[in-house]
Amino acid sequence: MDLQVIGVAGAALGGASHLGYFIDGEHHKNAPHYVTAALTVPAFIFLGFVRTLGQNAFVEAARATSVAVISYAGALCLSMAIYRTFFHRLRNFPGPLALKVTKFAHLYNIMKAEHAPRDFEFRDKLHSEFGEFVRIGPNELSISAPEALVKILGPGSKCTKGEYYDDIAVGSNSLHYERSKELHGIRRKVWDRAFSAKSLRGYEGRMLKYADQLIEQFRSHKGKAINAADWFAFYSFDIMGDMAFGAPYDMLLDGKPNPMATIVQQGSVILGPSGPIPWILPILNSIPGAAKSIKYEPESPDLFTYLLEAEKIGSHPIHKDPKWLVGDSTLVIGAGTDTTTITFSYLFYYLARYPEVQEKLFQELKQYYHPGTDAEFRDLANAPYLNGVIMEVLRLNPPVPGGILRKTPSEGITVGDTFIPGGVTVSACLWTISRLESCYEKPLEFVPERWGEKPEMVLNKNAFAAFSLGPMACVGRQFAMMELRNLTSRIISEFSVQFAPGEDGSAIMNEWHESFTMHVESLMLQFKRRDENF
Ligand code: HEM
Repeated sequence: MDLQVIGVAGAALGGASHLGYFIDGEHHKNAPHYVTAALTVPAFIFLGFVRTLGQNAFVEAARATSVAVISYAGALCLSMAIYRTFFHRLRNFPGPLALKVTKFAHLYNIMKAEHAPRDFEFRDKLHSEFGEFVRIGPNELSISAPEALVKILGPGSKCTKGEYYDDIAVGSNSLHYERSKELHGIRRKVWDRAFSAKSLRGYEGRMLKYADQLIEQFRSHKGKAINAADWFAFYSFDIMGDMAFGAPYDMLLDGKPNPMATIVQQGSVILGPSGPIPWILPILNSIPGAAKSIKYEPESPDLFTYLLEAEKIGSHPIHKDPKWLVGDSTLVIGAGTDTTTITFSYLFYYLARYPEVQEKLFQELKQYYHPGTDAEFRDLANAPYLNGVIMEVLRLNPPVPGGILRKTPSEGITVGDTFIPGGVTVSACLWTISRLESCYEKPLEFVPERWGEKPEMVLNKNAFAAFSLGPMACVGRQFAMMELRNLTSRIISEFSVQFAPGEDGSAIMNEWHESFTMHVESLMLQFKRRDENF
């Protein structure tokens, strides 16, 4: 058997499959098939050679198979590398060569980071080396020009969600994962109703209940060191569990994590036993009398109430699809827990680090915080320094710090003077933009006043996008702001906060990792009652 001929044929096939098939379009959904093919096809080729060469020619068949496979794979990779480097529509954008050729180089760079993997930190470095537009993948750009935020995410943007959203969806549906603008818009109306001004008022009782439980725990610890990051996580999970499923996880009462909550957050088990078999819901619904038994009537409306209402009266099929019901209920846990936990953790880190900020906030709250009154939440919405502190935390430590991945429309987009062709994955690196001197005076300093009495310190208002922008921006923004304002006021009015002995905040600043949102490990604080001496 002529191995040279086999080699040439394999290489020709490799080049042809790149140029004829892999060169363009979305292939991420087929990845498992490609892996299966890579594992099985060589076996079939081997058997084919054995058949051709005879039963005793195993060694020769193995050699021929190796030549065929290696020449195919080699030519495929070579063709990709040459095309991506010299001919791709992004060839003129700067960036490290390895990243232009393969995303594995991007992954390798993040994984080898000194601390835990942080994509935005890597990108931040790339922007300081290569400028505002950096090619960070064969078909991907990271952008640090502030105007990219509005262009990519803002109202009227023609960009759509990137392939990434299919990958994280792993077979489920939800508002967050939906890439079709039309379907997203239809479902978003239900969510908008669930977070309207009227609905938000209905959630105040829930927030107060869990704030009470957290305060009670702080009191019982009598000023001893506690891991505040854990307690803020318990608070966030209990509220979101209540919002999604009408029942808290009781983490605040138990003082420990609830394993179910972690699983639900990771999206594995949803809506109790119906999670793995969501098709059971319509079957139950169709059995006379069974629908009554799964009637859902919480004391006050929660997100599930609005989702079920849409299922009952909504005309579009997605409202009836149990996969959406399951996905959206889980989404509220995923979207509303890490984000608020992180923000509370950083907020109290800054208050402990800057006692003068804490004191100024304490003084302001005397004027704006009226617990137990009807206007409790409304008054806090108008407290300038409190809002400034929250904004500044979100500016310096946005919970989603890297890029929100979008795909450019077929006609491309122009950011500043730079044209970006269609079908390219783009993201604006919020971490870098939030620290630009062109956007903020003294960008690395924590200055809450820039959002109130010193507006001249914000040089570009469009640079703030912690909740993202446009029609796919955070639907829970107002809910999150209510939580942040109310619980912070509640704590600061009763307690003074300081670092526990041995804590200097370096863990929260250095030892966290990013997985879409950021995760903080530990923040040891002491909450001491202002009216007592312990
Ligand atoms: C400080 C707190 C929060 C921050 C900084 C934040 C930030 C964000 C960001 C940046 C996005 C856009 C993600 C993307 O496009 O991929 C987003 C989406 C979303 N957030 Fe939040 N979030 C916060 C709290 C919450 C809370 C408390 C809830 C629920 C009560 C929530 C529910 C959602 C949902 C459902 C989406 C998807 C919206 C859509 O695709 O239309 N978030 N959030």
